Amino acid sequence: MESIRVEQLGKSFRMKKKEEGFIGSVRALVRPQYTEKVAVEGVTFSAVQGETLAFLGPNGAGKSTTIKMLTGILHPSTGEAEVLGCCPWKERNKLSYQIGSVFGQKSQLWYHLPPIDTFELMSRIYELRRSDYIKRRDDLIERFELGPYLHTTVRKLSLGERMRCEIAASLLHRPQVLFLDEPTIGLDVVVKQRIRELILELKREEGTTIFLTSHDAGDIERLCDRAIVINHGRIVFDNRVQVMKQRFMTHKTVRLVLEDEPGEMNLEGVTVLEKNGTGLSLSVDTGLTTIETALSQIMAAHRIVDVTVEDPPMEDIITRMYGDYGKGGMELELLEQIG
Ligand SMILES: Nc1ncnc2c1ncn2[C@@H]1O[C@H](COP(=O)(O)OP(=O)(O)OP(=O)(O)O)[C@@H](O)[C@H]1O
Repeated sequence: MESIRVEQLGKSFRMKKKEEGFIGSVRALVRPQYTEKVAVEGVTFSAVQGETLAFLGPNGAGKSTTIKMLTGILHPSTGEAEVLGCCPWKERNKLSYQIGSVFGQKSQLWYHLPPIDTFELMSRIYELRRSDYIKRRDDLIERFELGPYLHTTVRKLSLGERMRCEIAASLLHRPQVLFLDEPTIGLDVVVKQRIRELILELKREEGTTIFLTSHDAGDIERLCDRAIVINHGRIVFDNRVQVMKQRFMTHKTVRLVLEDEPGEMNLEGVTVLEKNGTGLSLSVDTGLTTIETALSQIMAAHRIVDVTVEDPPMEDIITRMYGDYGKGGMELELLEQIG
């Protein structure tokens, strides 16, 4: 069953042209001139219930504008969309009972109240049956381990604690579709990992459709089935994450601290990015070797004091996609569509 269907969706913003100087300002007041900014252009895709879709793209690509249209916050300039059978901008109220949203950069929790009060308010907004609400709330408190700070005002919570509360709050009414806009932004590795586990648990147990935007390659790799990449408002890639990984997420950065200073390093698939005393940054091409092989080859010659393995930033992956398909290639082929 399709839970999201989008056809030729577009959004242009009309902006007043600002002219320089006093006379320019007066002229702009009397006879304003406008320019048009195309944020999203002819976007078409659909998602089936239970799918986890990564919606990716560089800054300013049109991701948030698309999410705002799909959650009914913005009216499109062209095209159509249906989320759970509702037109988001015409049936926003009805839809809000069935979807949840988390904006990493914008809190939906009341800043000066403890999370428990926000939960209470949301239960009223969503008109939840008291017993259902209590059961669901307690389950989320346990899963998200919110107990210790449930009664602390939101402004005193760390980013990771707040984000766990944000996601729990968005799930109180058991939404069928969850929009997550940068849910792990600014979080440390451990908290990111915990949040990903919780999202995966939810997806497994409740079959929620997840529509996620992130600049973190780890989020996409670990959470999503499929990736749609948008640039300059247009879709340039739509395929399984596995395909995207094989073609474009082929490098990982390995940072090492060794016991002694390393000499020349000549390992297949390994490029030295930086060498600084006993510190070493390597780029490992996972198409040519595995992290495990590279590390065991290094361990054969050195003692490793510390090691971290990082994904390249999403921007690098997207740049690589453009590199492979040719610059200005906004019309990238849609690779084997998901059946
Ligand atoms: N209200 C607005 N008025 C004018 N232009 C806007 C408005 N909102 C967005 N835009 C423009 O539309 C384009 C797409 O913006 P959008 O916020 O959707 O990008 P994004 O992909 O979410 O970027 P980011 O990753 O930086 O959040 C940008 O060029 C932005 O400046």
